[in-house]
This record gives sequence, structure tokens and C-alpha cells, in this order.
Amino acid sequence: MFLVGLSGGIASGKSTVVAVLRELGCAVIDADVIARQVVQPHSKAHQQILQHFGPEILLENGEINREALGSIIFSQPEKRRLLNSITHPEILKEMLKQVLKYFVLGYRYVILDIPLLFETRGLTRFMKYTVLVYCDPPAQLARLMKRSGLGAAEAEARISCQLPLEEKLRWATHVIDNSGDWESTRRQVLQLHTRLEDSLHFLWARLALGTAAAGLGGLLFLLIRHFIS
Ligand SMILES: CC(C)(COP(=O)(O)OP(=O)(O)OC[C@H]1O[C@@H](n2cnc3c(N)ncnc32)[C@H](O)[C@@H]1O)[C@@H](O)C(=O)NCCC(=O)NCCS
Ligand SMILES: Nc1ncnc2c1ncn2[C@@H]1O[C@H](COP(=O)(O)OP(=O)(O)OP(=O)(O)O)[C@@H](O)[C@H]1O
Repeated sequence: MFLVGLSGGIASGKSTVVAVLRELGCAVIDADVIARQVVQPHSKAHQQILQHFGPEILLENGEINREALGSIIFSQPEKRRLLNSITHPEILKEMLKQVLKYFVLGYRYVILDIPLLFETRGLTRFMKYTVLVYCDPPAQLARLMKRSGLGAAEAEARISCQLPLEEKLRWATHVIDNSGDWESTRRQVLQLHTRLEDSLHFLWARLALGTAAAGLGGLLFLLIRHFIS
């Protein structure tokens, strides 16, 4: 089994790409979804957030007020680091559990959608491939403002909390350019899927070749021993 890391920038189109991959039957683990699960009331992360950010960070029903927490952490780097240090270990643990689940279910590869994959460089070494969902900066800004109802200044501030997409381009093994229309993105995702499936066949072919070579070597060894003795 191998892991594929999928990342991008805020509003660059990761969920859009993941929706197509899921449609094609791929196993995908979404770190943003897990980030929401691990801060549910009574969880360890929820208690720590309450302790460090105060009761004003909660909604009336006891859940985290994500909008309020977002306003704080996207404008204060030290608070962002604090939130990351609370949530990231919990997110990683849950991701690992889900990888094991997919392994047991027999999936040959799992796609991990991790927004901060390239910022957390240590993680990339566990990935056979890394896919960057790229989007040109003006389109990214416009889509973020529209999707999240933010003004230009606030949207730019959120984008600058992450490594620039241009830099992430240097690290990715595969790139999907989502600057254009949905159809163009869909075509690229289909190509990526074909490549992942092909690489699976390649792995099987290598395994079969390796087994055959070992068998032949053994036979040769027995023959030589037979003629020498
Ligand atoms: C700040 C929070 C409450 C905002 O919640 P909200 O529902 O508005 O946004 P959502 O979770 O859908 O995130 C949207 C995008 O914001 C960006 N983002 C989220 N957290 C961070 C962060 N700590 N640093 C930089 N970018 C981030 C990512 O691109 C993400 O895809 C939430 O994002 C959060 O708890 N973040 C900390 C956990 C984290 O790092 N999540 C990212 C996945 S590892
Ligand atoms: N090719 C496209 N053309 C037009 N709009 C798009 C395109 N791709 C995505 N969008 C829109 O841009 C917004 C961001 O896309 P999406 O949610 O897929 O990004 P994301 O990377 O998952 O975002 P985040 O990390 O912030 O959650 C959404 O409102 C989506 O509908």
C-alpha cells in the first residue's frame, strides 16, 4: 500500500479535486474534516482550546466558534502556532487510524488531503507521491473572497498564513492546475487517476519480476550444486 499526499492553498480547489477522486472510487482522508471532529465538545483538544482561548471562543451549544477562532489565528501567528500544537497531534492520530482502516479494507493506495502538507515538511517523506492543487493567485483570492465572504485584505492575510503556491510547486511530484474551468480540472484529475492506477500495476509487475528472478536464481544455484558435487 502507498500514500498519496494532496495539498494546495486555502481555496485553491482541493475539495473540488477530491470530489472527483472519490467519484472514481479512491479512498480519501480529509484533514479538514478530521480537524472538525477532534475539537468536538468533551474531546482533549476542545478542553485545551477552552483553556487557552477562553470561554468566549465557544458557541452557546458548547461547540467551538470556528469563525471567531479563525479571525484570531489567521491574524496572530503565535495563536496559530498554539492552535496547531493542540490540534495537529490529534489530527495525525486520527489520520493514521483511518489509513489502517483502508489498509484492512484492501485499498492499494490512500489519498491524504492535508492543507498544510508542505508546511509540515516531515510528513512528505511518508508519501510516494505529492499532488499540488494549484490555482493562480488572482483566481485564488477571488474564490476565497467569494466562498468565505471575506474582504480583500482579510483574504490576503489568510493566504499569507501559508507557503506561497509558487513555492509548493517546487516540492510536488504532480500538479493539477485549477486556475481554469471545472472541465479542465476534471480532465487533469482523470489523468492523475490513470497514473496512480498504472503505478499500481507497475508495482505488481516489479513484485512478480522480483519473485521470478529469485526463483530462477534458486534453480540455478541447485543446478550448479548438483553438477559440482
Ligand atoms: C481556524 C479554524 C477554526 C477555521 O475553521 P473554518 O471552518 O473557518 O475553516 P476550515 O477548517 O474549513 O479551513 C479552511 C482552510 O483554512 C486553512 N487553514 C486552516 N487551519 C490553518 C492553519 N492552522 N494554518 C494555515 N492555514 C490553515 C486551510 O487551507 C484549510 O483548508 C480551523 O481551520 C482550525 O481548527 N484550524 C486548525 C487545524 C488545522 O491546522 N487545520 C488544517 C488541516 S491540518
Ligand atoms: N475551477 C473552478 N472554477 C471556479 N470556481 C472554482 C473552481 N474550483 C473551485 N472553485 C470554487 O472555489 C472555492 C474553493 O474551492 P475548494 O473548496 O475546492 O477549495 P479548497 O482548496 O478545498 O479550500 P479550503 O482549503 O479553503 O477548504 C469553492 O467555492 C469552489 O466552488
